[in-house]
Amino acid sequence: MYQVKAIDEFSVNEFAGDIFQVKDTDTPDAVLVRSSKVPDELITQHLLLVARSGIGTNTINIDACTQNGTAVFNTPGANANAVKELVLQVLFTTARPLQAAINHTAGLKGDHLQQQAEATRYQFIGHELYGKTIGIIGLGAIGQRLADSCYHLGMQVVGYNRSPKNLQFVQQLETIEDVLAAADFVVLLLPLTETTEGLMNADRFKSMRHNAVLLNFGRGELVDNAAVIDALNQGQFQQYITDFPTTALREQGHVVMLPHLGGNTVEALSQSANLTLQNTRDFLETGVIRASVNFPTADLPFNSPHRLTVFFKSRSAFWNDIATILSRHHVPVLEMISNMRGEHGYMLVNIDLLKPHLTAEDTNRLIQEISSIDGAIRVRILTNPSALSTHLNA
Ligand SMILES: NC(=O)C1=CN([C@@H]2O[C@H](COP(=O)(O)OP(=O)(O)OC[C@H]3O[C@@H](n4cnc5c(N)ncnc54)[C@H](O)[C@@H]3O)[C@@H](O)[C@H]2O)C=CC1
Ligand SMILES: O=C(O)C(=O)COP(=O)(O)O
Repeated sequence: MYQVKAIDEFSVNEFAGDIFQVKDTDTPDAVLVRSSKVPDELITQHLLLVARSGIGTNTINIDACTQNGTAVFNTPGANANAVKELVLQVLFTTARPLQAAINHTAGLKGDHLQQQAEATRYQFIGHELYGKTIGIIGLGAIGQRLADSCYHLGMQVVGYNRSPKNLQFVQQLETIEDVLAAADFVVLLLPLTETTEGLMNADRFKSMRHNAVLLNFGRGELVDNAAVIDALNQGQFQQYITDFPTTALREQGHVVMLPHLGGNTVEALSQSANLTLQNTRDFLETGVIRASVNFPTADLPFNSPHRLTVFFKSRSAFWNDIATILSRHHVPVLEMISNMRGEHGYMLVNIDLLKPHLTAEDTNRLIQEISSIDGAIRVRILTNPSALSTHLNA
């Protein structure tokens, strides 16, 4: 039974069945996590996978995982609608001072509330989003959904993505500066990477419109916080709204902070958690990879009694070396698939260890031999969990 460590809260017991149990161990086979940091110490030879419930993987040492042969998963799109709706909510409340108006109305005293309210409502005149320009930086799952919604609200939608996309409702501009110069609202929806860290800096703030509002739902580190405070103090733009609070930003004028709320809906949390558990279960049981951050995709029906899985650093004749070892042990190869991602590869090989009747000891020797091939990083042999295997074994 696999040992799974849940760094953040997950309710997994029902789903886990008999293949894994949640345990607070220092040497887990799998780690489940939301936004918390995955300590490097957990990346041991035991660690087969890290499953991120959510999108951002900046708190996981992906390079160390890859070198260790640890697959990293996230849940693309699972919380995109939740973030989109929150950005829309913030846009609406930015345009019209709803909370202040509600508080004011609740505080009115005496009779004739409607007359009192109407006599004072001039304090809460807002703006309309219709006709305003929104600039979306990062046109992925969230950015695209937001673009569609804003277009249908009658906004002008401009955007920027590292690699331009084929999108109907966004005018994609050449540079980030072009977006900043055009937009009343600038929304950051980028991952945190070496390239995007500090992307919004003093120079870029100079390109923004004086009345503009910057909304950051990507990651706090996309924005240089010292520069944002200076820029707001100098009136270079109007307001900074961020989902990533920091002490430096607290009590600064024109800054609104949310407690990392983007994906925090019942629906998004449950979709993300389900996908995380599905990825975990599938990989542990069958070795398949449908969407990983660092492994290539590899899916193959598990219709053999056993399966060899190998994650490796690519080199010529790698498969020949494996085939030679399997043949020496008289293990028949029934079907296989191998895919590449950058300089790494991953293969699923359906085999039958019953035909040569390998003992557990033989199987371990087989794993060791394949593991010692130049380039091999992680080798596993799985037993088919399905009824078909029982049938095949009979
Ligand atoms: N506030 C919150 O609770 C949440 C925040 N997020 C953040 O939002 C980010 C985006 O989420 P999704 O849209 O679901 O991810 P996604 O992976 O679908 O989209 C990211 C987009 O950014 C683009 N991109 C990457 N680097 C870029 C660069 N240097 N310049 C321009 N474009 C670049 C990619 O090409 C892609 O289109 C996540 O990585 C995460 O950091 C995601 C979900 C919830
Ligand atoms: O999916 C993401 O990248 C998010 O930022 C959401 O993170 P969370 O799982 O809400 O801590």
